[in-house]
Amino acid sequence: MTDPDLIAYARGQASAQNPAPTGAPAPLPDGSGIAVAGLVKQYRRGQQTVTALAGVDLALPRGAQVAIMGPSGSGKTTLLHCIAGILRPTSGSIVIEGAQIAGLSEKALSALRLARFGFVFQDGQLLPELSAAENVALPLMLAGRPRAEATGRAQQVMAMLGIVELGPHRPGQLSGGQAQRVAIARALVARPQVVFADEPTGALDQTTGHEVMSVLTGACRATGATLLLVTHDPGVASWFPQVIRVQDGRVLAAGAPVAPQAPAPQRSPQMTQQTSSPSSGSTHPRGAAR
Ligand SMILES: Nc1ncnc2c1ncn2[C@@H]1O[C@H](COP(=O)(O)OP(=O)(O)OP(=O)(O)O)[C@@H](O)[C@H]1O
Repeated sequence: MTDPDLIAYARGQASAQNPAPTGAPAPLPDGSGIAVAGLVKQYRRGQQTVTALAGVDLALPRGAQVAIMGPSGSGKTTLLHCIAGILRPTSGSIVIEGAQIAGLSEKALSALRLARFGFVFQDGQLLPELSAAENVALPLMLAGRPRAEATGRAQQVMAMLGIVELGPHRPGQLSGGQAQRVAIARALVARPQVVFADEPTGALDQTTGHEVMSVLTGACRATGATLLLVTHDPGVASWFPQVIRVQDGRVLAAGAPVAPQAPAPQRSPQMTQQTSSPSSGSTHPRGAAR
């Protein structure tokens, strides 16, 4: 596959595709962090209008690590995709690190996603024709960076995550957990301000999912990237100091730490006390390996 083919293929892959007070900490006064106001997203389904987001307000400081939870169909993925610029909101404002996302052209959104956001999905979505190292380098190559710089940076991130030896392998030769580590490296390669993850451990067994969460949260903490993650799994949410609960397109509660007395496994993780070695990942907030 030639570079232009690769880029066209990757772009095709990428495009295939009231507000209650939240109590969340406000973004910093300099405009850093994420600020969402009055976010509404409606879909057309035949003659019907489906309101997936009915007015969401959120304020998250830079470097926050937040899990988005809620029942099936409540609007979690729609919220994540709107903030990530994958979906266009019907109305409302989304400001990320000072940039208003909502009104940008497709071209500008695409450039923003490549340069400032990282993505980790349930199945990794690695390109099967490319090696693991080429997959990691891809966002930088799509952004027009020289090949040597892209591959050098890919090596650097893979070394940070302890997966250099996976570099020559194709995705089909990797285990699910290895593939997700490669996907995490790809998400981090462009030094993103925000990493978006949608059920990144959904296809993994519990032990592997634990390892992947350790790597993901540790690496984002080490690089200072804000991490927004959608999950149904309370065990995954227990890695996060903040949980946003979505129901019927509204945020019920956001930004506040999960109450320490809440039943396991959603107890308050003391993230500030964790180690954050990105290669070994971070230790689980509740200590014991699970
Ligand atoms: N492309 C679409 N066209 C029409 N309706 C949609 C579309 N995508 C989502 N919806 C609807 O919007 C609502 C929210 O969907 P969304 O996928 O955001 O929920 P979710 O909480 O992520 O669900 P799940 O946990 O099952 O993935 C649902 O009613 C869903 O049916």
